[in-house]
Amino acid sequence: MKRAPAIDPKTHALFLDFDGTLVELVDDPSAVALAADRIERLREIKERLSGALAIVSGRRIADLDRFLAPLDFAAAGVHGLERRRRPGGAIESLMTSEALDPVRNALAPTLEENRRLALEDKGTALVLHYRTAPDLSEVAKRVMSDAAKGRDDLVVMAGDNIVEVHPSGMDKGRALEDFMAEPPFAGRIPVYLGDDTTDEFALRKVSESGGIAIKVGVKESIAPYRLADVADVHHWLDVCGI
Ligand SMILES: O=P(O)(O)OC[C@H]1O[C@H](O[C@H]2O[C@H](CO)[C@@H](O)[C@H](O)[C@H]2O)[C@H](O)[C@@H](O)[C@@H]1O
Repeated sequence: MKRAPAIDPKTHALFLDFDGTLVELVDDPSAVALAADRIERLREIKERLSGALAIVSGRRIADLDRFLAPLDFAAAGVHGLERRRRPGGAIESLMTSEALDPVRNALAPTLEENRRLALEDKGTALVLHYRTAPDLSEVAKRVMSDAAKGRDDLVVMAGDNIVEVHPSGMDKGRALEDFMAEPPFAGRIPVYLGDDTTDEFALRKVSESGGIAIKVGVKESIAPYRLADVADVHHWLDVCGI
């Protein structure tokens, strides 16, 4: 596995996952934070790339905006179910939240019985968190899979100490392809950094298209390049050539 190389502000586009890549993983999803100088560095990188910087996350774009304020950036939220095509653009949502009402109802009794499982309702996606209750991981996975049974329009995905359900048809790889079809990304070479299983969709697309796929952490990956952890990502952002 090779260390992430330097990149070129004139020819590359940069795609960054959020949790586990830009910010450390913590027990409470609302408690993540990025220092002001790091946000300023992202702004500088975005300017040098003529806007070709996007955050590609399982989070809602509104949440990313809160954590990264005052940065103005292109983004894919909820694995691409939300998208802001360019900095300053409108947020487009591919789905409404009502499709998940039967799943919300089906999860309710298990949440009542297991108070250590936490539900994150992202509107177009539902997440069960078990980071602080690892003994309930199988309960979380089973109840989510049962709640979505028979629903071909939904997909259940595992993440880092979470299990998530959302409408099918979108993932981070497709979100990346959509970005690469339009300015300011089109014609550039994609560079993607991500730590989780859900990032593998994008890391694969980037590798296949001749871009630079960089895995953060030690988990198995198809990416040929590595950075050790969140601190290493920020060090690389400082020395990446931009
Ligand atoms: O695609 P990402 O930007 O990596 O977002 C993936 C999920 O991130 C959040 O959950 C993860 O971070 C939490 C805070 O550190 C942590 O408690 C949890 O265990 C992690 O899985 C977020 O809450 C999810 O909605 C995102 O899908």
